[in-house]
This record gives sequence, structure tokens and C-alpha cells, in this order.
Amino acid sequence: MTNRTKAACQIGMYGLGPMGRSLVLNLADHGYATAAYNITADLTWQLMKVPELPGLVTPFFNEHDFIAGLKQPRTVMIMVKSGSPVDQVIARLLPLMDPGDIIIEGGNSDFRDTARRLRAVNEKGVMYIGTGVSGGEEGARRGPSLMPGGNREAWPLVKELLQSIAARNPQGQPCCEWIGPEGAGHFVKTHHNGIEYGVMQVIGEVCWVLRALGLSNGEMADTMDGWNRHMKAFLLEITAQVLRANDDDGSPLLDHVLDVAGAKGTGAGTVVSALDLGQAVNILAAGVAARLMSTNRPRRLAIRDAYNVPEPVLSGPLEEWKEKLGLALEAAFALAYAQGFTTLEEASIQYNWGLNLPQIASIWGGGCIIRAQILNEIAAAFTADPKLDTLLLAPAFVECIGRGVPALREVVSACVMAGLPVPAMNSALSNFDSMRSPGLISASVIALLRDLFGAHTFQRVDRPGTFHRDWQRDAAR
Ligand SMILES: NC(=O)C1=CN([C@@H]2O[C@H](COP(=O)(O)OP(=O)(O)OC[C@H]3O[C@@H](n4cnc5c(N)ncnc54)[C@H](OP(=O)(O)O)[C@@H]3O)[C@@H](O)[C@H]2O)C=CC1
Ligand SMILES: O=C(CO)[C@H](O)[C@H](O)COP(=O)(O)O
Repeated sequence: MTNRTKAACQIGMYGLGPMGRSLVLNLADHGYATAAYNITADLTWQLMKVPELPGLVTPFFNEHDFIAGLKQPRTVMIMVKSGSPVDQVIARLLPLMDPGDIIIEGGNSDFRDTARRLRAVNEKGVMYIGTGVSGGEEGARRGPSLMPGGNREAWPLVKELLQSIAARNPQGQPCCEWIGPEGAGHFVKTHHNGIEYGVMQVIGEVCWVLRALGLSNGEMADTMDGWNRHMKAFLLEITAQVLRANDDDGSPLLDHVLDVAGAKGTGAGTVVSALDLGQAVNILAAGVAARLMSTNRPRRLAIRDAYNVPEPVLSGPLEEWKEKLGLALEAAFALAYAQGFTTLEEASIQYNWGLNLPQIASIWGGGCIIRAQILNEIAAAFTADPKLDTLLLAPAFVECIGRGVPALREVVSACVMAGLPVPAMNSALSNFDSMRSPGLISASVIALLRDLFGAHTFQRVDRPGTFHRDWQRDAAR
């Protein structure tokens, strides 16, 4: 450590992978003297090679110097692979820190882990913030959406710093506000990713439909751009970008890409934590399951060979298809975002977090991967009615979903008949049909089956209370 840097840094970044490195540069751009450390020196050297590395960035090569290089009370942000690496890093840093210092952990952590870490760190008097960070590498560099939660008393100490590096939404507000206690910040980020899974799967399915209609990649990209003029969704924007990307030989990159989609786990985390809260997030779950099914390619190829099924082909007037698909896409998006927000609302109640839903919509309005015009409508809906039970009852949603569902139904039906899998669009439709059905006969049947085999009782439409039938007596008759 040089004299210039001795205890001079306002924040330390532990972890210089794509996200940590970008956040370091973002912090320096905003005038924050930043200490940078990575467990292996390679990534630190890579950071030092960044052209015109701002003078405000100071690399460190051991943890003692890194912590000693921070102004007190110290603020350390951890940006490493989620899971046990976070625990390992905390275990190494905590003995070097003092009461009043702050740890900000910004990976995609499970919210229960965050609550556990917060308690452990607090025992030493160190404050803990678990923050969601969204926007990928470019977002982290130029302005991410940030979802901090944990020790509220730490918020005034880091608010200015975090808000200064965050994106601004279309209304000019910083995409960073306090989310809530314990693991609330990471919970909200996980569910952001769950929505991301759902809408990415919908987009992928729409691309497949366009391909089955015979469109070239460029035509598909133009179609996305057309829809995106009013949907203003970042994921649609980058879909057009990837559809236009060419390989080195000038051929479309998409045509060379293996049909296997990875997943680091936040989608599954969304589904599990939603189920824990009694929420069925079937559109988001369809996104998770579709990626899982893509991964075993040898098995898929063996099944394809065993059944010898032809590639799906769709036909019909192209302009009509595009119009239907656009409406179906909008409705499926609306249903996916609605599922995400319903779980947030439920988490807020069950965990007593006091989540500010309009504010979360506004934080997601810029910087993050799921930013889109629809978030303005979501913010407006929860502002107009803070007790709104479901977005499906908000006037803007009633209009969008009501308009789009007939088209969604036609698209899903045609795909089912052609053998083109559209699990997310199908789930969106099933979700809507289940929610708007006056009587779910299937549920009544299940209620009786459970009563028959397990004496679980059932309720009646004509009388209050719970009932059990003497099924043995029926059988004896
Ligand atoms: N990439 C993205 O788009 C986004 C990522 N995130 C989350 O941010 C976090 C960082 O992501 P990203 O930058 O992409 O990189 P990775 O998730 O790939 O994590 C890489 C970093 O973790 C460090 N690391 C791994 N194991 C350990 C360990 N046991 N002890 C100390 N350091 C360790 C690596 O150091 P080394 O290489 O030297 O081992 C490297 O600095 C993750 O939780 C990720 O889920 C959040 C939003 C977006
Ligand atoms: O958090 C993110 C975006 O919001 C990360 O890019 C995350 O890795 C995406 O999830 P997955 O790897 O499961 O696709």
C-alpha cells in the first residue's frame, strides 16, 4: 500500500469478476475513491490493465491491506459468486473489521442466507446490507438498479453513494431505494429474476413461432423492434440485437448456437420461495422448467429419433400472425409481471417487511434487465390502490390482458396443434383461465378425492363450514 492510498478509500470492492469490476469503475466515475481486491491476483491485474484506469481506483493484493486502506467506519461491498464463497469471504473479513463498519453484499444471494449472515455479522457490531443488483455487466458499469435491504441504520450512511451509481428511471428518479429488513432486498432481486425467466421464455417462444412462419432472423428482429416501440422492454430490445448478430463469417450467430439455456439458480429460487408463500407462479416456473429441459440435449435427440416427429411449421397470413403475436406477447408479459408482484405483496404481509410496491416498480423502471413500459403502469396501479389484491384487477391490466387473451388463445392453440412447445405462453393462458373461472370443477373434484382417501374435508357452495362424507357407508351400500 502506498502512502497516497493509506486509509483513503471510501469503499472497498471485494470480487472483481464482471460485476465487481464494473461497479468499481462506476464508483470511480462518480468520484468515490475505491479499493479493489480479488481473491486471485489475476482479476486484479486485469482491472489494472483497463485503459485509463481512474486514479481513484486502488488495487490491493491482500485482505489486511485492503481493509486497512478504507476510511472508518469502513464500507466493504462483496461481489463474488453466490453461495458458500460469500460465507467464506465474510469469515475472512469480519475479524479485520470493527463495530460500526458496513458490509454490503451484492450477489444473487438467497434471502434466507442474507438474513442469517446479517445476524452473524451484527453480533460483532458490523452492519449488513444485502442488495440486489440488476443490469448485468453493462448496467453495473453505467448504472444498475439496486435493491438494498437489511440493517436500516446503515442506509443513511450509504444512500448517497449507492444512489449516485444507480441508473435513473424515465422519471429521473434513482433506481435505488431502501427495500426492507432482513433479506428483503435479495428476495426482491430473486423475484426480479423470476420475472426475467418468465418473459425471456415468452420471448424465446415468440421467436420460434416467427421462425416456424418462415421469417429470417433480420425480419424477426424488425418485428421485435416494431412491438418494442410501445412496450419499451429492454429484453425485447436485446432480442432484436441478438437476432441481428452475425458470426465471423457473416452468417447469423443464432443459427450456430446450441439449444441449451443455462441457469444459475435464481429462477428456481423464485419458484421455491413463492411456493413457500402459497403462491403459484406457473409462468415463471415454466421459464425455469423450459431451461432445465433444454440442458439434456442427448436425451432430447434420442427422443426425437424415437418418435420421428417433423419440425413444427405454421402457416397463415403473416401480418395477421404478427398482430396476434404482438397482442399475445403483451398479455403474457402482463401476466408474468403480475405473478411476480403478487408474490412480493404476499411476502410483504407474511414476513412483515412493509414492501413499497410502487417504489419497487419504479426502481425496476431503469437499469435492470426487466425494465419496460409496463412498470410505469404497475407503479401507477399500486399508487392508485395500495391495497390492490392483484394487478389483474388494475384497469390498465384488464384492458391489456382482455385485449390480448383471445390472440394468446389462438397462438397457443395453433402451436399445440403444430407441436411447437410454448410452455410459458400456455401457462400464462392457463393462469388467466384459472383465475377468471367462476367454478374450478377440477378443484371440487380434488377436494372430494382428498376427503375420500384422507378425510381432509371439503367446503360447500350452499352452506358455510367444513364437511366430511362417510365414504365407507357409500361403499357398503
Ligand atoms: N453477471 C451478471 O449479469 C450478474 C451477476 N450478479 C451476481 O453478482 C455476483 C458476481 O457475479 P459475476 O461478477 O458475474 O461473477 P461470478 O458469479 O462468476 O463470480 C466471480 C467472482 O467470485 C469470486 N469468487 C469465487 N469463489 C470465491 C471464493 N471462494 N472466495 C472469494 N472469491 C470468490 C471470483 O474470484 P476468482 O475468479 O479469483 O475465483 C470472482 O471475483 C454473483 O452473485 C452473481 O450471481 C448479479 C447481477 C447480474
Ligand atoms: O441476475 C442476473 C440478471 O438479472 C444475472 O445475469 C443472473 O446470472 C441471471 O440468471 P441466470 O444465470 O439464472 O440466467
